[in-house]
Amino acid sequence: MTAITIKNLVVSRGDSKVLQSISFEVQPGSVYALLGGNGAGKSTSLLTLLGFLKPDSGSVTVLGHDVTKDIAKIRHTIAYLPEAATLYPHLNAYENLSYFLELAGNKKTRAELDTALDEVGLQVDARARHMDNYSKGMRQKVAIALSILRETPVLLLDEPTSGLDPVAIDEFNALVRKLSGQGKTILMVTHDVYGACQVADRIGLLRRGELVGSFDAQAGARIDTEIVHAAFAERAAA
Ligand SMILES: Nc1ncnc2c1ncn2[C@@H]1O[C@H](COP(=O)(O)OP(=O)(O)OP(=O)(O)O)[C@@H](O)[C@H]1O
Repeated sequence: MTAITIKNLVVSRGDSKVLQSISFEVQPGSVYALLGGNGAGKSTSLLTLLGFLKPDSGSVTVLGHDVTKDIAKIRHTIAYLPEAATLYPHLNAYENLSYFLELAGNKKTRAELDTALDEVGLQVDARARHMDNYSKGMRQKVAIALSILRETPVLLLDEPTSGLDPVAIDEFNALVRKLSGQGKTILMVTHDVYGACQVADRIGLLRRGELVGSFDAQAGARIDTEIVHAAFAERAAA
């Protein structure tokens, strides 16, 4: 079964059609990067997958669940990392994880929390410190640890590497590849062409709400740089 299937999806916001009949599939355990300039419709796609925006027409299914019908199942299936990970700065990593897990009716032991924090590579001496002095990369690691503990098979990432330094970007990309290797399906939206090429299996190029190209990234296939540049240039001229 396909992990995510988007078929002829049309979504309006206000008076304008923001997604204009887009279709793509994400295979289980793969990383798909939806690439596009500002206003292309990337966040709108994620919000629709999460059931926050209703399609005008078309369909969106995640592991066979229709987002317009099975919203409770969808919320248990997907973990979503917004661009700024929303965790409490006055709590430490353990307290944040416990708080959000308990909200979801899911209690874990300290040892289980440590196993997830080991998995994402958060340094041990930071774990009991309030998160207000964490870097963005560290906050993201805690947010991903939360998704590991929730055992959601699908992870949605909104601009995950913006604001990260090159070392943190490399660490993040390695973590995404590791999670994919463990079977998680990852859909990320980004405007970073080169980052997407490094981490994704497949890249979809979104321009003004239309999917104008798809490429295999890891198979060594050449990205059509002309199409990529045309998409971003058109946005700048719009
Ligand atoms: N709440 C809203 N009401 C009406 N239009 C909106 C709303 N939010 C976004 N839009 C419009 O929808 C279009 C797509 O926005 P979206 O945020 O999905 O793009 P994006 O690709 O994520 O852009 P960015 O990279 O800037 O985050 C834009 O034209 C935007 O102005």
